[in-house]
Amino acid sequence: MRTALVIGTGLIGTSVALALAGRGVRVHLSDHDPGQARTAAALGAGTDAEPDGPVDLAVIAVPPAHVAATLADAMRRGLARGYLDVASVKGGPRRELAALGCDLARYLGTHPMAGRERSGPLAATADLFEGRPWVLTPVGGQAGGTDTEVLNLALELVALCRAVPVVMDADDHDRAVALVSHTPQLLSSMVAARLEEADETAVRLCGQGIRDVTRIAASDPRMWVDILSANPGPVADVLAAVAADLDETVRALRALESSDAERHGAREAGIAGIEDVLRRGNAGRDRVPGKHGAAPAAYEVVAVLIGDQPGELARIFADAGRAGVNIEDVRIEHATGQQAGLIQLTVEPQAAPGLTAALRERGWSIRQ
Ligand SMILES: NC(=O)c1ccc[n+]([C@@H]2O[C@H](COP(=O)([O-])OP(=O)(O)OC[C@H]3O[C@@H](n4cnc5c(N)ncnc54)[C@H](O)[C@@H]3O)[C@@H](O)[C@H]2O)c1
Ligand SMILES: O=C(O)C(=O)C[C@]1(C(=O)O)C=C[C@@H](O)C=C1
Repeated sequence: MRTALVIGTGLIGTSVALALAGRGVRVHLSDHDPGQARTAAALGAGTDAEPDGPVDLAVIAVPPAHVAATLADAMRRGLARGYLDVASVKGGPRRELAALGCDLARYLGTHPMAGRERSGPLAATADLFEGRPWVLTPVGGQAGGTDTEVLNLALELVALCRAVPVVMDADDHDRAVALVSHTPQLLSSMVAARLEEADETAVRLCGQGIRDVTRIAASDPRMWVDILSANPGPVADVLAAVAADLDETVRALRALESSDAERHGAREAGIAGIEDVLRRGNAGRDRVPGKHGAAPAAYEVVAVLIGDQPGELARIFADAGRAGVNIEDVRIEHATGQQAGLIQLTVEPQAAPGLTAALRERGWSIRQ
C-alpha cells in the first residue's frame, strides 16, 4: 500500500494514520472538523491536503452512526480502490450501506480491539494496535462478496499497524463485543455513577480497585450511545444475565443481614451465594488473554515507593534496565494527599528477586 485516506481523524483514525505514516505510506487526513485533521497532520500523521487521485485504501474512522453515509459519499466520489471502516459494531453499517445501494465488494467492515477512554487526535498513538486483535468481516460469494484486493489491502493495513487479524462473521462479532466490550463499558459507568452523589469522606478513600473498574467510565458518552444503540439486543442479553447475578447476590447479602440468619441456616446459604459469584469471577478472569493475545501468564509484581517529582519514572525504568529486567506491565497507585506513589512493576517470576535486590541496592524502597 502506497497511499491511504483516513476520514475521521480522532483517536482511532489518527492512531492508524500515525502507524501508516511511520511505515512509509503517504496518508491523507480528512475530518468534518478541519481543525482535527490539521492537528493530526501537525502530529506527523500525514497531510490534510486532498489526494490528487484515488488512494489505495480509505479508512473510515467516524462514529458508528455516520459510517454508512460517510462511506457512501467517499465511494460516490471514487476516493479509493478499497474502503474499510473501524466502527465498534459491524452488522448495522453493512446493512445500511446495502440499503444505500453501495458497492459492497469494495468495502470491508473491520474493528481493531484497542482504544482508550479519551477521544480526539491528541490521544492517538502509533503503537495503539500493536499485538491487539483486529477483526475483519469479509463476506463470501459472487454478488456483494468482498473483493480479494480489498481484503488484501485490509490485511496489509493490519500488518502495518502490527495488529493480529481475526476473521469473523459480522453478527457473531457484535454478539462477542456485547460481552467483552459493550457490557463492561456500561458496568464501569454504573459503578462510577454511584460516586456522583457520594459523600466526600467516602470518595477520598478511592483506591486502586475502583480506579481499575472505572477507567473506561471516562469515555465519551455520545460515542457510546452510538455504539450501544447499534448493538442493543446482544448487550441487553448480557446485561440481563448480569442482572440475574446481581439479584442472587443481593438476596445472599440480605440473608446475611437478617438478625435470625443463624437460626434458619440462611447464613450458610448467603455465604455460598456470594462465594459462587466470586469463584465464577476467578474462572472468567483466568480466561482473559495475556499480553499480545498469548495465554494468560503468571507474573510477579515488584512494588516500589516513588516520589512525585520529575525524573522518578525515568530513573526507576533505567535502573530496571541496568538490572537486565524486562518490565511486562506498569501500574501506578497514587497515595491520597501525599507527594508519593506506589509503582507496581510486573515482571517474569524468575526476574523478581534480582530486580528487588538491584533496586534496593540503588536506594529504592521496596514494598512487600
Ligand atoms: N475509542 C475506542 O476505544 C475505539 C476502539 C475501536 C474502534 N472505535 C471506533 O472508531 C471510530 C472512531 O472512534 P474514536 O474513538 O476515534 O472517536 P473520536 O471522537 O476520537 O474521533 C471521531 C472523529 O470523527 C470525526 N467525524 C465525526 N463525524 C464525521 C463525519 N461525518 N465525517 C468526517 N469526520 C467525522 C470527528 O470530528 C472526530 O474527529 C468509531 O466508529 C468507534 O466505534 C473506537
Ligand atoms: O481500552 C479502552 O479504553 C477501550 O475502550 C477499548 C475498547 C474495548 O472495550 O476493549 C473499546 C471500544 C472499542 O470498540 C474497542 C476497544
